[in-house]
Amino acid sequence: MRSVVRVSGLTQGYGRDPVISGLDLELGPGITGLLGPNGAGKSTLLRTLATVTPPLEGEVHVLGEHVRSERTARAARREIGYLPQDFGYFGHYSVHDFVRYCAWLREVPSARIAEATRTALRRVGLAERSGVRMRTLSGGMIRRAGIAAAVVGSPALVLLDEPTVGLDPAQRLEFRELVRSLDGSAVVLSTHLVEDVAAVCERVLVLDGGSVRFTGTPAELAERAVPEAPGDTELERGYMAVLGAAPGAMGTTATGATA
Ligand SMILES: Nc1ncnc2c1ncn2[C@@H]1O[C@H](COP(=O)(O)OP(=O)(O)OP(=O)(O)O)[C@@H](O)[C@H]1O
Repeated sequence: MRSVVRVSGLTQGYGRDPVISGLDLELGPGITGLLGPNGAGKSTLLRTLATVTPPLEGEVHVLGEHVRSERTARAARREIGYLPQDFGYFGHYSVHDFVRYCAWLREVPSARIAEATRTALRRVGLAERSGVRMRTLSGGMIRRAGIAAAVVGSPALVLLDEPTVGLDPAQRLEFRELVRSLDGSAVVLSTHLVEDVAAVCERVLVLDGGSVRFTGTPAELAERAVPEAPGDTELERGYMAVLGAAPGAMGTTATGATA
C-alpha cells in the first residue's frame, strides 16, 4: 500500500487530559470512514492530520515526509484538502472566488488554478452559481462550496469533517458520487451517518475516548453486530456493539445522532 498518511504514537489534546493517546494509523489511497460518538476525538484527529495543530507527542508523516516544522507542514498542506466542521469564508466573495482563494492558499500552481476551480465547482454542482456571493447561499450550498474548496486541485489527502451535515437527500447521493470519484486520493470522512460509511467507505475507523476501537472494512464491522445492540442495520448494530452500547445508551439513536 502506498502510504499517504502515517501516524505513530499520536497523543493530542487541549488541556491536561489528552483527547487522543498513543494512536497509530496508516492510510493509503481509498476512502476511510471515521465514526465515533460526540467528543470521541474525530475532529481533533482530522485537525492534526491537516497539520493545523502539531501533535503533543508522536509523529505525523504525509506522503512519506515527517511533518515536524513550519516548512514541512507547508509542504504537506499543498497535498491536503481539509473541510473543517465549521469553516470560515468571506461573505462578500463569490463562490468562484472563495474556491479559487482556497486553491491559492494551498499553492495550486497558478497555471492550473482557473481550470482546477472550474472543475471543483462542477463536481459539487455549483458551476451555475459560481458568481453568487457566499453570504446568500443556503447552508447546504455553503457546505458544497466547502467540499469544492477541499477537493480543488485533487490533493493526495482529503479530510472531510462531517461533510454531509445540511445536505438534502439528493445532495447526499451526489456527495457519495463525488467522494467515489476522488480516485487516487486518500479520503478520510468523519461522520455520524453509518449509512454514508456503508455506501462509500472501504475502511472504517471507530474512535471512542481518543482510542481506536475498531479498524476494518464495513463488512467486518457489520460482523461485530450482536442481537441486543441497538440499530436498524447490521452495520449500525456492529458499530454500537463495538462501542459497547446497550439499547438506549449514550442518549443516541442507532445512527449516533443525538436524540
Ligand atoms: N479547541 C478546543 N479546546 C478545548 N477542548 C476541545 C477543543 N476542541 C475539542 N475539545 C474537546 O476535545 C474532545 C474531543 O473533541 P472533538 O471535537 O475532537 O470530538 P468529535 O469526535 O469530533 O466530536 P463531535 O462528534 O461532537 O464533533 C471533547 O471533549 C472536546 O470538548
